[in-house]
Amino acid sequence: MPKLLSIDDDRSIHHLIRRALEELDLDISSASTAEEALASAEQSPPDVAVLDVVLPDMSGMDLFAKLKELDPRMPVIIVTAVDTSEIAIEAMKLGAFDYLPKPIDVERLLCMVEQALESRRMMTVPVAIDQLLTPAEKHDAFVGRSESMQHVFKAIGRVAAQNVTVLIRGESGTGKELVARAIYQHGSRSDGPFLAVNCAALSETLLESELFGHEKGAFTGAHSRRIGKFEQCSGGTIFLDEVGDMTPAVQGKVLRLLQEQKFERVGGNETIETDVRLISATNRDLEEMCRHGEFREDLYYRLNGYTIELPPLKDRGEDRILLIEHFLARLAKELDKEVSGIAPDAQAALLEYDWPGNVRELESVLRRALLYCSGTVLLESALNKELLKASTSPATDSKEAPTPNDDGLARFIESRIEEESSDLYAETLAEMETQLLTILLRHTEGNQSEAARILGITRGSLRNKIRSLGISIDQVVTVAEEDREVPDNKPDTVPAGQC
Ligand SMILES: Nc1ncnc2c1ncn2[C@@H]1O[C@H](COP(=O)(O)OP(=O)(O)OP(=O)(O)O)[C@@H](O)[C@H]1O
Repeated sequence: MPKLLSIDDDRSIHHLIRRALEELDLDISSASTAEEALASAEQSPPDVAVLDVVLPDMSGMDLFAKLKELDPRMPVIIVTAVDTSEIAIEAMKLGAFDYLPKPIDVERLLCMVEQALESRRMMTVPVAIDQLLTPAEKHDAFVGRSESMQHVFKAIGRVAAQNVTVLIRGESGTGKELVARAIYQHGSRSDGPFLAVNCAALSETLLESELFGHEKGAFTGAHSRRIGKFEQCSGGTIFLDEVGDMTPAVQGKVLRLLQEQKFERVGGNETIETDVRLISATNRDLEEMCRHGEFREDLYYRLNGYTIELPPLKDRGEDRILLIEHFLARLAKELDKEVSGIAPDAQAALLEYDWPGNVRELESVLRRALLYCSGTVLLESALNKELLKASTSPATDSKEAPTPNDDGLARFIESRIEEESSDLYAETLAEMETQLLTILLRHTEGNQSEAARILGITRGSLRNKIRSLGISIDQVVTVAEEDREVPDNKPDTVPAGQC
């Protein structure tokens, strides 16, 4: 269970934090002084710390520096009263994860802690390239014995220790994020931070501000200075996912950063120096984009110090069987199911399918099939409805999230009757829930708090449902974005995943 250390001399804040984070299944400890905090962190290092900068026995900044000394990869969320926000900005420059003004907004705290834990996971959960290294819960196994995956693993080994840019290519769901984390973890900067930014999830203004920060008043809604990821991550590694989705303006700024390791915050004149290693990923054809003037060629060459290409799942031969075994074992444990094997016809059906959503889709199909599977063997009947759903959802190159439509549910029910289901009640409820949540999360643009409010359930129940039904919020939101006409002057909204 992840550990959180709450550091504040006001005990009511500890209570508030405990209550706010109840649903996260955390081991929370509290400290009222810097001395207590250090003793606790030394004895049992937390995965995330929430630190008030005003403490009785030491300045919060000094404590922040000591915590970072103890563990440079510990995400620290700084809590400040309004008049100490300058301190928080300084802390961000030194690598604090984020900051939160008092009075604490519980929803924002929850969202930040979730993101901090995710960031911590990316930095610390090892990507184990050989699946024999399981038990899986200690690692994120990177499964693959095929020749093409052996090339990938060798490439990771070759490039990790060099300080070059790496461009990871491959269809969505092929494991690009795993490659980025493996490079970071095996690289010379593995003691430094690793921060990931999805370029497709943010509007141009927000992405610019996320990467480079902004000065107060730089644009509507920029109420105070903000430190961007490139500044916050100095000495570390940044993973830019969906790099092909950057607008020309952002491309220009990233190019300059790569050439000079210098940039200015949005709306600022001060030139800031940083030292980051850039790993990027895309599923788009950047060469084609360069030919059409949609992507800067000079940037393309800068990003592409070394290329790692991930093959689509359908071309990975026997790896597909290894992956099926791997996910069955992991998911059975996670979902507390007895399933220990798969029927030959069910395996054949999985091998026949061509997996446009790649490994992520395979995992998601197996998760949903397992949810309603009783017995010790996964049967073809349990898989069929999931494969049917997967193969009839629109070809969005990887988006396994179902796209609800008017007769989708009726078709689903009819197909299950035809398949002679004997569990139709549970299956239909799960299908209805999936459609309901997909529609609603699109409506709220991925905002789970808002979705939970409309549903009249807690955010924790919503999160559990999203997880158990295998819904990918990023994909739900991306599909919605693609479907929408985007006006030129798109207003700044808080995107999915931002607090
Ligand atoms: N070879 C593999 N072995 C085990 N798990 C894998 C493998 N490849 C991918 N996965 C799992 O599949 C899921 C998708 O992987 P990942 O997020 O790395 O893909 P991606 O290419 O970055 O996708 P996207 O382009 O949509 O961001 C993750 O849960 C990841 O752990």
